[in-house]
Parts: sequence; C-alpha cells; structure tokens
Amino acid sequence: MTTHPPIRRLWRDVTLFDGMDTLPEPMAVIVEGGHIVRVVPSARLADDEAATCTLQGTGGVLTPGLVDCHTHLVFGGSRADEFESRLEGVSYEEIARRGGGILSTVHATRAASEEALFHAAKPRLEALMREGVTTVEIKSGYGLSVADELKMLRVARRLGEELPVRVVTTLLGAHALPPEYKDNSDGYIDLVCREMIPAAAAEGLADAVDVFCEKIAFSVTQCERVFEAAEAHGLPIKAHAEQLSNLGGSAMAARHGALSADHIEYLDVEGVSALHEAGSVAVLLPGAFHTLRETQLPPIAALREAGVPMAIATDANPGSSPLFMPTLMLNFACTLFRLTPREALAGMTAHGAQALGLHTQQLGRIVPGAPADLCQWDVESPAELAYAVQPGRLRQRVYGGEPTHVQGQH
Ligand SMILES: O=C(O)CC[C@@H]1NC(=O)NC1=O
Ligand SMILES: [Fe+3]
Repeated sequence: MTTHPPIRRLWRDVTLFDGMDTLPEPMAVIVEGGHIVRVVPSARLADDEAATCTLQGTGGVLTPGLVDCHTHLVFGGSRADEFESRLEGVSYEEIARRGGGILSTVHATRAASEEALFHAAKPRLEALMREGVTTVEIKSGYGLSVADELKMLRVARRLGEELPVRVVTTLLGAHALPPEYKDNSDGYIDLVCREMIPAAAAEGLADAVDVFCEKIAFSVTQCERVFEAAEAHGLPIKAHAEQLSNLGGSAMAARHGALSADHIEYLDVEGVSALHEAGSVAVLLPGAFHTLRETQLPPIAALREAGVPMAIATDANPGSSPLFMPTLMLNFACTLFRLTPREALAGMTAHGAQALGLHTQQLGRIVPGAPADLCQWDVESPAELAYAVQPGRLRQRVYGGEPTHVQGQH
C-alpha cells in the first residue's frame, strides 16, 4: 500500500497572534500532520519552501484555536424561570437555599438519559466551535450520585470522540449537596471521596477534579478532603473559589498545587500570593459576574502585578452563565474586568491551556511543535475580536492540522 507524505498546509501574509503577543510583521505558518512546523515572517519564506506547501489561506488574523477552560455545558433542563425570578430581585443564593438553582438542574439531569444529554449538549458545543473553540473543558456536577456523575462524564467524552474538538473532562461531584444528603454534607463528601473519584479514575473518565468552595456549597475543610482523594488517584485539581465570599478556598487549592482557581471575585492579596507561589492560573468568568450582576471585581491589578496568568472562559452553564459565545467573554473581560485585548486573547489561548495543564505541550500557542489548532479570522487586528461581538468572522477553524466545518457554519 502506497503511503502519501502528510500535507504541508501554509498560511501566509497573516497578522499573527501567537497565544501571548501579536507579531509585528506579516507572518507565515506551516502545518504538517497535526503540528505546527514553521513560523517565519512571510518576507523570509523562500519560494522553494512555499512550493512544498498547499496554500491554505492569506490575510486576516491567525490565532491559536480558542481554549474554553471552564464549562458546564452538559446538563438537562432549563433555568429560564429562575432568570425571571432573579430579574425580580430574588438572589442566586436565595434561589439555591430554596432548593432551586443547581439542584433544579440536578433533577433534570438525573431524569435525562445519556443519549438525551449528548444531543442537548452537542449544539451548545457546536456554537462554541463556530466561534473558534478547539479545546473545551467540560465538568460534571449536575448528577451528584456516582452513576449520574459518571453518566455526565461519559457524555463529555463522547462529545470529544464524535466532534472535531479536544474535550478535557473534570469531575465536579462537590458542586452542591444532593437532597438525599440534606443535613449530611460530610456524608456526601465521603461519597465523593470514597466512591465517585475512585470510579471516575478507574474508568478514565475524569482528567481533573473540581469543587465549589462557598457558603452555599462546601467548606474549605470539605474541599480539602476532596483534593486529598483526587491526589490519591493521581488527578489534578481546580476550584470554584471566592465567587460569592472569601473562605480562603483559593489559597488552600494553591497549597495543593491546583491548576487553577476560578471566579475569584473575592480573592484577597494572600490568595493572589498563594496562586503566584503555586503557579496556579486565575480563571476569570465574566459571564457569571455579568449574569449574577455581581459588583465585586476580581483583583485584576494585583493578579497582573504578581504575574499570575489570567485565563478567560465562558463558564457556560444553565444558571450563572447561560452564554455560549467565547468572543463575548473576550469583550466582557475587557469591558467588565478591564483586561487589555491582548490579555483577554491570551486568556482564551495560552493561559486557558495552562489552566488545563496542557501548556506543557504548547497548546494555545502558535510556535513550532505546538498542536495545529488554529483560527483564521476576517478581522484586521486581534483586538477586534474583543472589541466587537460579531458572530461569523471565523474564516477557517483548524483542529489537529485539518480545516473543519462546523454544523451550520457557511
Ligand atoms: O448555576 C449553576 O447551574 C452553576 C453555577 C456555577 N457553579 C458554580 O459552582 N458556580 C457557578 O457560577
Ligand atoms: Fe463554573
């Protein structure tokens, strides 16, 4: 059987954002197989080298494929009714205390089959892909039983198997207290530690473990128990922390070497230092800040000053961030949190990858050796991606070196 050499695909005369910065002159990028093999100013690309390539695109802006490092996009049901209650002044915390909120979605998710959850999540993921996402993290957290949490993680795995996108899964069993464990939160944490984590690890369904460290969820001590169980099974950790108050969850997570602390609106200077010392990523979720009409801003200046990498993600979920549009998050990162467009784009490429522990393979970068996940945009400068929220500007999406067309993308 004859084997053909892998196609060498060339993009040239593009404005290149490499995951950290915009390069000053028109650039050429060559992809071979599933990896980037050459990044060079177009003016220095020899004709004979160009002749070995298939010209795949010219002009516009080339960025790494977007990395959405924090989503809950597998779920059953809808929370539109709560949306109305919140608009009438009922707080997110009060709705949770009434047994609504996350538990409302838990009820619908438990009732849904794996097949139904897959078909409900697929269009949400395709919406992210149509706007440039090539890597997405998907959490469980709406099952809150061993069987239902594993059901959610299997759906997430299947999405990555059936669609041209990299899916990273996270077990978030410690998301909320299920009704059968009402008044017995320590008993539920026992279930998470002794049954959920071992089962997910044994089936290879979870790439990391997450918690919700908050007054309406679990304490620092309880979350630390979950982290210890995750570590015992070789799973990296991350935390929803300092979202609605400061319990010190981020600092505890950092002490355990967390990949990231997420939300962190109420993070204090000790927490910033702890993240810096641990090399943890600050994952900022402006969609939840906006939807919950939060007023406490994350300590952006302190994080910037300390050199803590800041990632940006959709937090796509039915309650606090039903916003399935990554470029809207770039805009919110700038308008609400005052990141620069460069910081915002790095937050959804290189730093998003770092929040998933995937920076070691150069994911989220356009450098030789990096995975060939690219987006070619019909814009003049990378800053336009944060400045204007305008679906349909993605000219090409490349995943693993192959141009892809997402359902409904013209
Ligand atoms: O409201 C939901 O369904 C999820 C909310 C989401 N989960 C969490 O721990 N914090 C959040 O904002
Ligand atoms: Fe979240």
